[in-house]
Order: sequence, then C-alpha cells, then structure tokens
Amino acid sequence: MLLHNANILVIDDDEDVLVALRLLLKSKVKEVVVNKNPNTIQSLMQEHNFDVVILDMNFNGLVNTGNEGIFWLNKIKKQNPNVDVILITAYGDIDLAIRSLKQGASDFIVKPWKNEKILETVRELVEKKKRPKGQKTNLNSETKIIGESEVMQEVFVKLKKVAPTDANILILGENGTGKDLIAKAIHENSLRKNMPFVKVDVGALTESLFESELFGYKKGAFTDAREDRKGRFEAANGGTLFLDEIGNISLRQQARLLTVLQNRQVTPIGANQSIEIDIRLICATNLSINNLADEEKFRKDLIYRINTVDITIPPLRERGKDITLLAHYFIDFYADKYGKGSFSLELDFIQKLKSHGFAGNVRELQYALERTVIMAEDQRLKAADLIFSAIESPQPTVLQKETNLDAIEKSAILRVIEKNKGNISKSAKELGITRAALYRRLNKYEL
Ligand SMILES: Nc1ncnc2c1ncn2[C@@H]1O[C@H](COP(=O)(O)OP(=O)(O)OP(=O)(O)O)[C@@H](O)[C@H]1O
Repeated sequence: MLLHNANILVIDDDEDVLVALRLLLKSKVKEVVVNKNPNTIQSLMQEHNFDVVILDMNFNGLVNTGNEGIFWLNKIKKQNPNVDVILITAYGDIDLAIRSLKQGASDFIVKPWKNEKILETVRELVEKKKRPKGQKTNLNSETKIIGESEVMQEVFVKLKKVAPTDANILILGENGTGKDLIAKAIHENSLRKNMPFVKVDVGALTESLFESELFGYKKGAFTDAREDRKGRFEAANGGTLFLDEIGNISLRQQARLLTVLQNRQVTPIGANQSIEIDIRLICATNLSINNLADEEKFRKDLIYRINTVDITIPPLRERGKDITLLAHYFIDFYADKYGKGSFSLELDFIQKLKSHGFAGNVRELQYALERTVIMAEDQRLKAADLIFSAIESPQPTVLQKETNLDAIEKSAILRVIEKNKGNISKSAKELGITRAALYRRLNKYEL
C-alpha cells in the first residue's frame, strides 16, 4: 500500500499539534482526521478505515506517566489489531517507549519532532501493509473488484447471495462496466470454484463457428475437422460457462442454445451420441433488459432460462466516489508495472476525473490512467496530465459536422484504425471496446 492511499487519525489534546500534523499530512495521504478528545477514537474508527493512528501519550498535561496513552493504545488494538499506532510524547522516556512497543505500538516519536521523521515513520508502516488496495467487496476471490459506492455495494451483496447457488445469472451493464470481472467473481465464490471457468464471446461467432465452438465436433465432420475437438460446453463440464454478448446472437443460435439448456445434453457435430453436461450458466450483455425483451430479436423462453437472477452493473458515472478509488488503484498498478515510483493526485486532477462522462466506463478510465502514468513527467499529477481520448468517449461537438450517432461512431473508428495503422487489437484498446465488439462495428458499418 502507498502513502497516498493511507487513512490517518491524529489524537492529541494540543491544538497546535493537531494543526501542524494535519498540514503536514493533508497533501500526502488520502485522508487525515484530527481530534482533541480520545473518547472519540472508538466511534471515529467505526466510521473510517484508518491505517495509522498517531496518538499522544499524555492528555490534559496532568499525569505524565504515559498511562493514558497506553490505555488508549490497548483500546485501539482491541478494536482493530491491524491499525498501526505511533505514540508521541514530550518526554523522551525510553522505558515508556519500550513499554508501549511491547503493548503493540508500532513506533514512538519524541516531541518536538522532525517532519521528515514523522513522514518516514508513517510511510514505512503504510508500505508494510498488505491490505488489497481499495477492495471493499469482502469476497473470497482472486479477482479484485474495486468499489465502495452504494450502488456497487448492492451488487456485491447480491453477488455474495447468489454465487454459492447454482442459479443461472444474467449480468447487464454498459461496455466496460466490469461484467467480465463479476462473472469471474461469481465463479470464484461458488461451489464450482475448483472446476473450470470457460468464457465464450458468443456475439462474435458466425453461424457455423457458433456450433463447432460450443458443441465441438468429430474428426471428418466437415472439411477442416482433422481431429475430434471438445466444445466449450463440454470443456466447462462441472464448472461455469460464461457466455458474453448474449444479446447479439441470432434467433437460430438462440434456438440451438435453448435446446441444449433444456436437455442438458450436447451432441458434437458429426457424433451419434450426445454428452450429458452439468454447467452453471452465466450470460452477459450490454443491452438493457427492455431491449432484450424485444421478441423480434430475442426469444422470451431463452430469457427466462438464462435469467434466474439478474445483476445490473451501474455505469461508472453513477458510482460517485468509486472514480477516485479506482483512479488511485490504477495509478498505483501502472506505476508499479512501468516502474515509475509513486504518484500523488492534485485536486484539479481529481476534479477533472469527476467531471468526465466516462462513456467507456471503467475500461476508459483504466486506459486513460495507463496513458497518464506512461507520459507523466512529475510525481504530482495535475489536470493537464490527464488526457481523455475523444475516441474513447465520443462527444458530439459543434465542430463535428455529423449529427447522426452512427456517423460519429463510424468516423471515430476510422480515425483510430488509421492512427494504429490497421492494428485491430490496438485500435480496440484505444476505443475502449473488445476486439469482438470492434469487428462487429466494422461489419455493421461495412468497413
Ligand atoms: N470494479 C472494478 N475494479 C477494478 N477493475 C475493473 C472494475 N470494473 C472493471 N474493471 C476493469 O475494466 C476493464 C473492463 O472490464 P470488463 O471487461 O469486466 O467489462 P465488461 O463490462 O465485461 O466489458 P465489455 O462489455 O466491453 O465486454 C477490465 O480491464 C477490468 O479489469
């Protein structure tokens, strides 16, 4: 964990100490709360998730034995043993220092202190911590899902409730909202977690690939079938099958899928015998449930089958404080990845983030911050360091002649592909969509 992600509480009855420490720490850490009264410690700890408490040893200046400090130290450690406590005293009493360390204090500082020393002590303690950055999901999962907004807390509650059941789940959400992550987390929190998790982007499959990919085939079943190949249903047997972009499959593909789900059997192309399958099905789409309910495009009976429970992931622009949380997470992640040291975020940087629309959701934020870290020339990131690509979030502006959304999207795609010299993977990344989604759009616009 890095210093700028830390939450710090300072408790001292000397107002000057509180002001000085607040000033010193404010720009370096995520949150600093100061209070004169040690009786507030318990409730403040309930409200905030502190990493470090800086605590005076002597309150009221009456008894200078340091006992009060040790009394409050014990209370803090009892309430949360993971919080580091740094004790401060005006009297450099080595016996007291040793006593407080034995009682669980992490360090001891003598007044008057040097600012560098305090910062160094806090930084060392914070960097030692292994707390996963910003993860608030409380899920038993490898997959890190960052978010503490109310709407995401609701998603996590639902996820925890349904994951251990075998219910089929439909995940709804705009592109880049984290449907993939949620699908993985459901599997990792399910009874099938030690069995395979198999993902298929069904929206990107042509009619013929759909069958061979999902159901498999026997050698010689068609010209290119040089050997037997297991389908994805069979590969997922005993585990979870995740069908992404389900809203984009044809009515014919829907009928084939429905038959398999009803019979719980698949017959590989060219085989005479069917195979029993036992899968938990998770589907995802970026269409709204109302769009899916259009019977000309999607069969009602299939919706009922895949949608025992639905989970809707809200767009990033509706998640309030998650934007800052995710920003810290991605900045740290890419700073580590590219060996760029640690960054702090200036207020105007955060403000610019918060006022952005994020049409491409978390994926757009992630790519923008990766770019920011790569290009950064200073460890303090300012608004000017944050560059959103117009392509990731196409906004119709007065400069754009086209008023039609399709035309805007088409010209944005063309620009990016041209910029990336025809490289589809790079272009999809820059556009904030998957390769499959880009191919679909190329098809749609006949590009
Ligand atoms: N809450 C989150 N915490 C951390 N990373 C996230 C979160 N949500 C999304 N991401 C990251 O954003 C990117 C897009 O997420 P993901 O692929 O799960 O979205 P999606 O909704 O499945 O997108 P699409 O509809 O385009 O397939 C991924 O790199 C993912 O790791």
